[in-house]
Amino acid sequence: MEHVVLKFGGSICGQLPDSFFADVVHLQQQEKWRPLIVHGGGPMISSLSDKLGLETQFVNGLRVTTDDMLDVVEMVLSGLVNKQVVRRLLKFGGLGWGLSGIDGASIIAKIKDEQLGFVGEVVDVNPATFQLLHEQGYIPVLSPLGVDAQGQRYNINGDTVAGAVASKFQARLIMISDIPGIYADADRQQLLDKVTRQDVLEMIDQGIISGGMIPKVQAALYALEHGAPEVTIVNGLHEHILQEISEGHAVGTKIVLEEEYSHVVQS
Ligand SMILES: Nc1ncnc2c1ncn2[C@@H]1O[C@H](COP(=O)(O)OP(=O)(O)O)[C@@H](O)[C@H]1O
Ligand SMILES: CC(=O)N[C@@H](CCC(=O)OP(=O)(O)O)C(=O)O
Repeated sequence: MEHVVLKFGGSICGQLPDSFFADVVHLQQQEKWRPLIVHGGGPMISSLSDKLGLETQFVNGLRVTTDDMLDVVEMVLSGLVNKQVVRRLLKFGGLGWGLSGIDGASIIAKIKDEQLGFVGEVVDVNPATFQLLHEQGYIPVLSPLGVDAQGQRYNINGDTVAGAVASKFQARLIMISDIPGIYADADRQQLLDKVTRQDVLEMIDQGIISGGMIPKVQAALYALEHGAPEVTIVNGLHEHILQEISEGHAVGTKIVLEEEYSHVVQS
């Protein structure tokens, strides 16, 4: 059975159609996929921190995280959002098991950059808890927090965690967002069906890839460089998107390291 990491962000979380969760459950029950869900929740964190009067600041798509902000991040991601995802799986007979990277020390992290506060970078992924859950028929639902040996918690971008988990399991990574893929221009007119590492780096330089798309493509490249066989960015609003992907249809934007050339040998 193929390991598949599914990552969706806060911008789409509440709008994902029922068919998305039904597909996750069916693909697991048909023993086609061993799904592992990683979710975000950025907009929900911003909304609660606004209500609490905490200021939000992003640097290159990453939230500057004080100790107070960590409380909000953990409450929103590991509480509200995580349990909502577990409940939506249950509706279709799927046994979701919510955990954060703190549980079972699944995501070991360290500080990424002093200026960002308690934002983590992944040091290691401990696969034991995920394996245990899979063996017992559960679908792991992971919120992107990490922990270090001193018990310090970290706020990690959801895409970054998904990229690290996909590389640990050598799993296909599907990034589900509110756009149909990567656009080639700032006006968002031309959608790309495939981008290489070189394209991505140039597009970040030119400002065509910006904001939350930056950690997404960086995580995609990290996963590919560390053994994930395939990474795609797709639109979660599309009904039965996962069923389509599992049947081999090309949807969204595929990210590859190098252009693949086919060599024709003439005799
Ligand atoms: N070149 C690009 N193509 C597509 N989306 C882009 C691009 N550059 C920036 N974006 C923005 O990135 C967003 C996706 O990142 P983000 O909001 O963090 O997603 P999620 O919450 O799903 O992780 C899109 O909604 C879009 O506004
Ligand atoms: C460090 C950092 O920025 N962490 C993210 C974690 C949530 C997330 O990644 O949510 P999306 O997938 O919806 O963007 C944040 O605080 O917003």
